[in-house]
Amino acid sequence: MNAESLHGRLLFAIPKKGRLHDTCLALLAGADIRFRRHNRLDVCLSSNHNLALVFLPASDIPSFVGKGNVDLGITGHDVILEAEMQNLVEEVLRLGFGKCTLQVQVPESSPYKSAADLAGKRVVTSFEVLAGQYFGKIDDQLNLVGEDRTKIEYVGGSVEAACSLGLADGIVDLVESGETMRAAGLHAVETVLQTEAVLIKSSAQKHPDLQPLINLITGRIAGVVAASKYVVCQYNILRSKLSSATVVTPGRRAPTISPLEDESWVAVSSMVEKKNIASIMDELMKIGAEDILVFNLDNCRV
Ligand SMILES: Nc1ncnc2c1ncn2[C@@H]1O[C@H](COP(=O)(O)OP(=O)(O)OP(=O)(O)O)[C@@H](O)[C@H]1O
Ligand SMILES: O=P(O)(O)OC[C@H]1O[C@H](OP(=O)(O)OP(=O)(O)O)[C@H](O)[C@@H]1O
Repeated sequence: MNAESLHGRLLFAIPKKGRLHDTCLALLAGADIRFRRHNRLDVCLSSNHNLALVFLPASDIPSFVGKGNVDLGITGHDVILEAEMQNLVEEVLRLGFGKCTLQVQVPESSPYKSAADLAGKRVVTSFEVLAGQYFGKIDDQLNLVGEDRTKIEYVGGSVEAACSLGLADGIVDLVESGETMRAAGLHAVETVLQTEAVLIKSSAQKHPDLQPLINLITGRIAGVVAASKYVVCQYNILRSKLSSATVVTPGRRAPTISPLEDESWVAVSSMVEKKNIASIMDELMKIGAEDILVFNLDNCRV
C-alpha cells in the first residue's frame, strides 16, 4: 500500500492490542466496516467504505487524532487526559466498554489511609501526568516544596508489583474487577478518575468533506453500542394491570401495546436496559405479567 491509496480516505485509529482491541473489532463488524488485515499490517483499506483503519497503541491514538494525522479514533478517556489532548480532541461517543477506575493504592498492611498520607512519599504509575496532577494538588495544599514533594515514578506495566519490590509506598493504577490489586496485596484508598472507551475526532477537523462519513460511522457505532445496552422485554398482562406494568417498562419513548384474542389481556413490548432486566422481570411477575420473554438486539438505531 502506498500513500496514494490513502489519499482522500478517512483514517480511523483502532487500538492494535491490549484491553480495548477485541471489542473494537466487534464494533467494526457490527457497524459493517469491512477490511482485511494482511500480515498484521497496521494500515488497511476498508473494502466497503472510503476509509482506512490504522492500528496503533491506545496511548498514541489521542495525539494522532488531536494533531489531525488521523480523523477518528477509539481509545480510553484516561489515555486522552494522560496525553493532555482533551482540548485537541472531541469525545463524540462513550462506548460503554473499557470501563475501569484509576485509583491510588497502598499495601493492605500500610499505615497510609489516604492519598494525603502518601504526600512526599514514592508513587509508581504508568499515568505520570494524571498522578502528577493529583499529588501536585495535595502537595500544594500541604505547602510541600522541593525534595519534600511526592516523587512520581513512571513504569510501563506491572505497576502493581512496585510496592512489594520496594520501589514505591503507593501506586496509581487502573482497577476493573480488582483482582490484580488484591492479588498484589493492595487496596484502594482514593479514586483519581473513572474511564471508559470513547470515539474521538479532531477538534480542528482537517477534512470537512469527510464529515458525512464521520456522521455515518458515528451513527452506526452508536447503534451497535445501544444494541449491547438494551434488550427487548415482551410479556402478556391483564388490561386492568397494564398501567402498573408500564411504569416498570416505560420503554424509551413508550411501550408497544398490542391486543390479544382474549380482550381482557394485552401484549407489551418494551426496550429496557440489560443491566436492570432481572429486577424488572421480578417486578413484572409480582404485578401478574405472564409469558415474559427477553430478546437480545443484534443492532439498532435509537
Ligand atoms: N482492566 C481493565 N478493564 C477495562 N479497561 C481497561 C483495563 N485496563 C485497561 N483498560 C483500558 O484500556 C486502555 C489500554 O490499556 P491496556 O493495558 O490494554 O494498554 P496497552 O498498553 O495498549 O496494552 P498492553 O497492556 O497489552 O501493553 C486503558 O488506558 C484503559 O482505558
Ligand atoms: O482490576 P482488574 O480486572 O484486575 O484489571 C486491572 C489491571 O488491568 C490492567 O492491566 P493489564 O492486565 O491490561 O496489563 P498491564 O499491566 O500490562 O497493563 C491494569 O493496568 C491493571 O493492572
